[in-house]
Amino acid sequence: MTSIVRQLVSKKKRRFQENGFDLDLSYITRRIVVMGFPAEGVEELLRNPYSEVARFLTLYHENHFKVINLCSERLYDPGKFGGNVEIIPMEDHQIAPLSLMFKFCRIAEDWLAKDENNVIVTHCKAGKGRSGLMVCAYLLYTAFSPSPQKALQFYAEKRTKNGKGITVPSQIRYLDYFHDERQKGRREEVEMQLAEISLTANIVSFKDVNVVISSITGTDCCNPTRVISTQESAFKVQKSKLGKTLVISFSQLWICGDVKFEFQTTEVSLCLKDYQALVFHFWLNTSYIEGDKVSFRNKRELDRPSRCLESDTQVSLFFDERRPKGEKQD
Ligand SMILES: O=P(O)(O)O[C@@H]1[C@@H](OP(=O)(O)O)[C@H](OP(=O)(O)O)[C@H](O)[C@H](OP(=O)(O)O)[C@H]1OP(=O)(O)O
Repeated sequence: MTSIVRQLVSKKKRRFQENGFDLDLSYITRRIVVMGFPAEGVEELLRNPYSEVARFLTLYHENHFKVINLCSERLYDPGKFGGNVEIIPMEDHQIAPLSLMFKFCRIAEDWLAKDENNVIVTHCKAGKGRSGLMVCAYLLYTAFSPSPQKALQFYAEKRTKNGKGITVPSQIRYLDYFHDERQKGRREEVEMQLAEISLTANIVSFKDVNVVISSITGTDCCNPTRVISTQESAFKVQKSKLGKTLVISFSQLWICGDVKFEFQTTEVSLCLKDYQALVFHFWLNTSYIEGDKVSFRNKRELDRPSRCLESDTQVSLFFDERRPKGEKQD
């Protein structure tokens, strides 16, 4: 019965079912393994039991594995896997700054270079999105895959039965950014002045939509620093609605680097308290914005869109100016 529950939780991800094992775990290459979270206690009923993961690693890769935990929300004592555990915290359904993607690749490269029998074992919670982003970056870093598209396809085939590996658009966008930097070198940091956000969506007709913009300072991608909330900074923004279209105008709002845009509506909870419900979000890095407009043409281009959104939802960001980061303005 437990095995059936675990297989349901692992959904369309390929499982390792050999030699008495039944783990949410896949070999992406002979030396790169991706798996679901090594759980203990009650969660063992749903996910990989830590004891089974440890038994697998000892049987197949004793003294030759390095575990990389990408979960910011679930940490465990590295001593459980003999101490050979690296932690690169990422938030569920989110991106990692390019610096962390390169950090993952260097850790993997160093470990695999030490001994031809060494393997990297990467996990997050499900072992699909965050793990996929880092592993696909490594496939590009080593030129195993010639392009982001090929890396995505290879990973999806090895990790899933339905060919849906990385599905969060911003994670795919950051893989393109990573490939660009790997091929052409780091881009100059750019500050951009955000003038307007236009949202055309069914919810605009009957809900007040707010936007929270935050950006990553340093490499802590799990706690981006808030730049502005249109709900709390009403004096700094102007909102106008016409039918299904909401236009938010900003004055003197400069953004830089890895920037997260969260679109929210105010909802009322069962205990009659207001809360901000996330409708969708997306990430951009200003160094990779070409021109003065960024558009999302439909719901599929947004991250974790709410079911309440119609498919023809559109978002556009309009920028006034750009400048190298730190350039003084007279
Ligand atoms: O794509 P989905 O819908 O399977 O989302 C996955 C989640 O399934 P859910 O639908 O929320 O039950 C999944 O949650 P569960 O394992 O199902 O609890 C994870 O959050 C997974 O992210 P990651 O692989 O740990 O980085 C999520 O993967 P990403 O969507 O972040 O790629």
